[in-house]
Amino acid sequence: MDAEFFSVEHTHTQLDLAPPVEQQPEQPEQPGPTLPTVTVVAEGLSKSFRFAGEVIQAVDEVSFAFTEGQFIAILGPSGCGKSTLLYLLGGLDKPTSGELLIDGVDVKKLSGGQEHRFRRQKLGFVFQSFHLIPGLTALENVMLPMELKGGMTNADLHERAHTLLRRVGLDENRHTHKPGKLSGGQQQRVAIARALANNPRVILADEPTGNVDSRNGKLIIQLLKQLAEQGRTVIVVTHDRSIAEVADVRMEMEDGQIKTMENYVRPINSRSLPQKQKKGRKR
Ligand SMILES: Nc1ncnc2c1ncn2[C@@H]1O[C@H](COP(=O)(O)OP(=O)(O)OP(=O)(O)O)[C@@H](O)[C@H]1O
Repeated sequence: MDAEFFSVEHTHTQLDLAPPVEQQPEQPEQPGPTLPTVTVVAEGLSKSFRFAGEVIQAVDEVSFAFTEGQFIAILGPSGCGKSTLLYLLGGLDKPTSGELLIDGVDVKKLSGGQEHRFRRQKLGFVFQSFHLIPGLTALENVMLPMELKGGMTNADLHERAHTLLRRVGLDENRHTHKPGKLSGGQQQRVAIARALANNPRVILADEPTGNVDSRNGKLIIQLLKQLAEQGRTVIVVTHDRSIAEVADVRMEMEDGQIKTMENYVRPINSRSLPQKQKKGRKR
């Protein structure tokens, strides 16, 4: 693992820097501790589907704010709206109403092309069924988001993709294998490396341990936890209790709404977004 993964800022202690007491100048007021940056804010976020003449309220006015360094597990029974919520956060689906800020930016205000670029840069997605491109090698799958973003030489793309694959623990001799020649656990590690390609602030994962054995599941949970500890916001939809156990915040959903938010405190530096007045709701 390299410095970017485990970077620790060096700070001088009082002992390092303090001059002898008699010469000590008047101390300027010390700034307070820096608050973690708020990365994801949802306000009254909702999504409904029309299906067979009925309106299904899949996500119903959910609000929260998460910061860098947080690992959030979204839990709840099948059909309660977990995946729909994750897709709204990731821009894979559009909300019916409500507001969403990613890294301080109101994504609704971006044009189509800007939004694509923004999300490619800020978000990394990990899916239960990996969604790797079968015709590309592990290395090429990881290179792809960087190629789409542009601005890197071919040699740099190769080097970074190799580095990311090493970080997620994929053996060097597997880097040139196509997904069909890799186990589920190996494919999920490639998918995590790909999600990290553009160094996103937020990782969104939908049942990331759903298609891997328990040993690989543990490795993947460790990896995601580490990514949060290194400053990313990691939001995971899961039925896996072992993910819930290591999460900082456990959000339990029911019928599209947040039922409980265990261990959640709204960050004091989170900007509240104005919510549009609603004209009455159907459920
Ligand atoms: N494209 C769609 N069209 C119609 N209804 C949908 C669509 N997508 C989701 N739904 C409905 O929205 C509700 C929430 O679905 P969602 O997939 O978000 O639940 P979930 O909690 O992720 O479930 P699971 O744990 O089984 O994956 C369900 O009633 C589902 O049938």
